[in-house]
Amino acid sequence: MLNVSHLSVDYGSTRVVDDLNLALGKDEVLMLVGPTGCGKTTILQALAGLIPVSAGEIALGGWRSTAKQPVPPEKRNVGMVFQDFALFPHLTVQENVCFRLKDTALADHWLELLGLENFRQAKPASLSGGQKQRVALARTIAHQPAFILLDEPLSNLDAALKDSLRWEIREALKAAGIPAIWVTHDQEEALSVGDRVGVLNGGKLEQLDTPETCFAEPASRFVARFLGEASFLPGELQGHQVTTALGPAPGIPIDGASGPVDLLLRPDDLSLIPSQMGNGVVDWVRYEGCSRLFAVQIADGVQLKVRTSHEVQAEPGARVQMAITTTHPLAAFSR
Ligand SMILES: Nc1ncnc2c1ncn2[C@@H]1O[C@H](COP(=O)(O)OP(=O)(O)OP(=O)(O)O)[C@@H](O)[C@H]1O
Repeated sequence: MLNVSHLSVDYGSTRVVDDLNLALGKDEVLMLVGPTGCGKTTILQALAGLIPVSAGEIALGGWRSTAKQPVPPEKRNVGMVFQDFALFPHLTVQENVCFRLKDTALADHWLELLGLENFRQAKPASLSGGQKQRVALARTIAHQPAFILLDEPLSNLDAALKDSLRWEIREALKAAGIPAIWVTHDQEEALSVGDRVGVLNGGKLEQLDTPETCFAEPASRFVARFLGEASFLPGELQGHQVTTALGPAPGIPIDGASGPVDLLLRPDDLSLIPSQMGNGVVDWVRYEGCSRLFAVQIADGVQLKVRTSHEVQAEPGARVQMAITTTHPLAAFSR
């Protein structure tokens, strides 16, 4: 199991990764997300041994790497998958996957499993982006690394391909039984593909938990906002019940919150019905195809975002009736 404890990385006098702690499960897919510049790539480079660390340790099976006694990349048995595929352009698909491979039967296995059977003799230039990334993945997995680091493997691909390839990658990692840390910009990808999600902010891990917990019980308002549309409704928390302008709702106190709180509402926690006697006024509306996203002002200038079926219609300025419809407890943050 890969164990990272108290890992810090500095560039000059700037701390870019600050006291990172994590343990990667046996065949776990851990997604790392965070805003640009928060240190995601730096963490992968440090784990791979490509940059020096300032403090802490990284350990796996037989090796333990520290700032004073670093273990070189070639001794870490790490596989890497990059956004630009990093294939040898002069080699065929088969030669790319078999490069420095002792057991080519494994290459055959992964070429077949990732649907590359018919492209064995093709050069990378003749492949689509998705095929190139499959080749890169087949090559990495066929070398049987102890763990795999993926740095935004889908960011050079179009939206439709991203959606299917993310599942193929996850399934291949699971079939190989190799744990992975996967950096992405895409919150939806992190939530849907990860066994756990780590949310970084300014070099610090703000939360590391299951996708469900990170989304429904975020450790901070930053995590709440980063993982999706988030509205905050003032209320009063007593026990596990919050009294709000939209009536009572079940609440979960975050970080010991009690008394005056802001309740986290996701767009699907609310309903909206056009009504001249309604308790809110539409600020704006965005058509999304299957759905519409409304921003609605309720009492005291609070704005809430609610997603409805595309069939619901209300123009900016129209009155609407808003209600909390969720039955699961909502995260309550101290005000
Ligand atoms: N070689 C370097 N020298 C100095 N500073 C660097 C270097 N590489 C990265 N940084 C800085 O370290 C911080 C973290 O960078 P990093 O590339 O890890 O962020 P990231 O989360 O991967 O960003 P992005 O999502 O934009 O790829 C940034 O402020 C960046 O400017």
